[in-house]
Amino acid sequence: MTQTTDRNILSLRNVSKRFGGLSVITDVSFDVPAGARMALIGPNGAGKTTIFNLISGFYQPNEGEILLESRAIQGIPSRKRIGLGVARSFQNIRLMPHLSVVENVMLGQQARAGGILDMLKPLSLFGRSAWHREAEQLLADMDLPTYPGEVVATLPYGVRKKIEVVRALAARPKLLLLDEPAAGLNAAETDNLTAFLKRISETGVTLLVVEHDMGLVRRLCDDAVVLNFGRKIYDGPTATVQDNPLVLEAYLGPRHASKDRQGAAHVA
Ligand SMILES: Nc1ncnc2c1ncn2[C@@H]1O[C@H](COP(=O)(O)OP(=O)(O)OP(=O)(O)O)[C@@H](O)[C@H]1O
Repeated sequence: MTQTTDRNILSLRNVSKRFGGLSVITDVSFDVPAGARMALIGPNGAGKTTIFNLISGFYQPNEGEILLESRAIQGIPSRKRIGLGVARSFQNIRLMPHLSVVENVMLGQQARAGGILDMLKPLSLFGRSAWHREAEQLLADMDLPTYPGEVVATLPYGVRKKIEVVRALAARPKLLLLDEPAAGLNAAETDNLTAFLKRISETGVTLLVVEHDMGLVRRLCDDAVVLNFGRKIYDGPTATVQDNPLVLEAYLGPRHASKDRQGAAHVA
């Protein structure tokens, strides 16, 4: 069994989750070292989003522990976990389409502010709150123009995906959970997003990424945890994940896994 150390920002210990009689996650343990870029992958329905929901507090585990920097957090409500340093972007963009880019990023600051009114209080002579200026700065740091006055709904999909990540960053997370960040992006947009996520990682934020695009996973993540039917079947370097027989079997089925090495490309 893997050991929890201070160097792990997140550890799952023997976590299980059931919905009624259905076991969706069974006895899953893994560690995410601080500063890592780790992938959480597996076929459809393997339990990846459920693990994200358990880490971010939308679901409570039936068994096991979730440790953030060695502290058990499984009883802590979701909104408080943001304050502890866990932020998340979603599979489907959840920006407010009729608000501006800056306003959307400011929504991500809420967990740190006293409330929405506190954030709207103008603190400078120019009538902009410190929160507003910070959101603009964060966008500038991430090379995203602020498009003054332009609402999010009018922007290209690839830009909106990035804005959603920046909104999660506005909570100043230590750990950022990214659920299929490349879904719906073309190859050029995916490359651009990969570079963008590397830059975020270089600022010290730990990334845990659910992603079906194995090109992105290989370029971004050093290590991967693989789930199948709610159980962990692999925990190791991304470079060797597609050589693992259990992973091949999970993606290709038992007959193909043994004889069809070509099939490894489908894991990709
Ligand atoms: N609230 C729920 N109630 C009942 N079953 C659920 C619930 N949430 C998830 N499940 C089931 O748990 C299993 C795992 O779902 P989950 O969404 O975590 O998989 P996933 O690996 O993220 O899949 P995908 O790659 O398709 O997004 C699925 O069989 C799903 O139907």
